[in-house]
Amino acid sequence: MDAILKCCLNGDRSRADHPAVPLTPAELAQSAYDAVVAGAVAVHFHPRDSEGRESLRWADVEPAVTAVRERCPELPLGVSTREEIEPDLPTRLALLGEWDAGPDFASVNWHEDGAEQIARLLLERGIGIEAGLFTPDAARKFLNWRGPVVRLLVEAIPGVSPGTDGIAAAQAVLDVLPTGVELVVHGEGEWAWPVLEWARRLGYGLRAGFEDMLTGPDGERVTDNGQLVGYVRRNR
Ligand SMILES: C[C@H](N)CC(=O)CC(=O)O
Repeated sequence: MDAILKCCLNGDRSRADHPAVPLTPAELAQSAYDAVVAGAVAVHFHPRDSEGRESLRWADVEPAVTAVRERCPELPLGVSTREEIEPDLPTRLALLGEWDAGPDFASVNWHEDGAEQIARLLLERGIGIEAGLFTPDAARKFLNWRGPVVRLLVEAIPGVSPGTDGIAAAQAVLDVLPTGVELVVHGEGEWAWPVLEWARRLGYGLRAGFEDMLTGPDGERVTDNGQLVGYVRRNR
């Protein structure tokens, strides 16, 4: 089986970062479609409220999930639950508890307080788990988890993941993990393309999109998420 290629459509980015960052349900649906045409087989995105802010409210998540599903009916789709969206854990749990017919999977960042509680709640609601592992400590903590996961995300995030470069940061997380689990390995910002190229050579699942990078591999301007996925696809 080919390693997965995902598109991370928007993350916490704004239009100030790039004018084509998709925010509304319609934009997310179009961007997901562009990514699929370019070769992505799954998407991850951060639903927004009417002001363009990241949101966990079902009233904001549902229209985004529905719009992407309608445009790309077979496409596995996931959303973020990161704690910066709603830092108060009880409130975050209450919001996630309202998710009904939710996304296929959601990312849970394992270094965040309450990660296991959030993962259990999502599983109860029929939503799969992508475990986001930014640090070796988070990976060690994850090894205590006994529940199912869709896949692990090894995420090299500058300023969060320890290491002088993205490859070293990702390798330090990989060193903690057992073999034989489905992995997507990716970086963010200046680490994104070096980590992707390295992960591609090693045969890991990959992810590209505006959440992780705003330009092509040589710093070239891009028009949309499809173009970012296309760079990865052509080099496989
Ligand atoms: C927002 C950051 N790009 C990483 C993050 O927090 C992962 C997620 O949940 O999507």
